[in-house]
Amino acid sequence: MTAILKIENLVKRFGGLVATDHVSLEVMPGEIHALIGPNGAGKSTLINQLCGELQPNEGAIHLAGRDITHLPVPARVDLGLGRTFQITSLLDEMTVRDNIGMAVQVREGGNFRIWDALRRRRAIWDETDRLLAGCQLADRADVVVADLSHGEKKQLELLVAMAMQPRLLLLDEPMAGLGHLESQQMIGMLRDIRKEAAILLVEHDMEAVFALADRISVLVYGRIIAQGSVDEIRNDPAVREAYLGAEDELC
Ligand SMILES: Nc1ncnc2c1ncn2[C@@H]1O[C@H](COP(=O)(O)OP(=O)(O)OP(=O)(O)O)[C@@H](O)[C@H]1O
Repeated sequence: MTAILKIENLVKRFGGLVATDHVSLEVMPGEIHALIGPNGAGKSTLINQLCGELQPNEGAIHLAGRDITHLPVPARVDLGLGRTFQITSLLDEMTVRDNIGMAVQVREGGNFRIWDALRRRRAIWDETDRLLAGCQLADRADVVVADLSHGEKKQLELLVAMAMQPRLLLLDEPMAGLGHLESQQMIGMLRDIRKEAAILLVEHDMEAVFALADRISVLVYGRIIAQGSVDEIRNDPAVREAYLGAEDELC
C-alpha cells in the first residue's frame, strides 16, 4: 500500500539551528499519526514544510506517491493536502452552513465574488449537509460564526477543511483551549474524519493523542527519537526521559 504521506530525511536550518534534523515518517491511508514533542522541538517547522510555507534545505516530501517537495501551496492543496487555519479563516458574519458551503464552492473552482449567484446551486448544499450530518454543529447550521463558542468554531474549522476533500489533513493542536466535553466531541469528530482522510496530528493533549493515534512519532530538538504504537511510546524509557520527564504524565 502506498503511503499518503512520506517524509524522507527532511532538514530545515535557521542559521546554525537545525529545526528539523533528517526527519522521516510515513502516514498510511486511514491512519492517524501523532507528532508529539516539547516546545521548540520543531513540530510547527515540520508542518510548515509540508504545507509549502517553508522550503526544506534537504530531504523530500511525497503525497500519495507524488514528489511535492518543491510545489507551491495551492498545488499541494489541489493534490489533497488539507489543514486547519486557526479559526481566523472563518467568516464571522456568515452562518455555519454558508462557511461550509463556500469552502465546497471554492473546491469546485468558484470564488467568493460570485458566491451570491452560486449559493443557489443544489449540489453545494447537498455536500454541505453531508458534512454536517451527525455533527453537534448540525443543530447550529443557521447560527452566525460570531455567536459560536470557541469549541464550536474549532469544529467548524475542521468541517471547512474537510469540504476541500483532503487525502491528508494536517492538524496543529486541535484540542488547544477546549474543555473536557469539547475535547471529547473533537475526538469523536476526528474518528469520523479518518474514514475520509488520513491525519497528521500535532497535539500536546496526551489523553487525546493516546485515544486517537495509530502511530506516534516523538520529536525532540528536531530529531525523531522514537516511533511506534501508543503502547510502545508509553513504555519507551527514552521518551519518558527526553520528552515528558514525569512518568505519570504518560499514563
Ligand atoms: N523563522 C524562524 N527563524 C529562526 N528560528 C526559528 C524560526 N521558526 C522556528 N525557529 C526555531 O526552530 C525551533 C523549532 O521551533 P518550532 O516552532 O518548529 O517548534 P514547535 O515544536 O512547534 O514548538 P511549540 O510546541 O512551542 O509550538 C525553535 O528553536 C524555534 O525557536
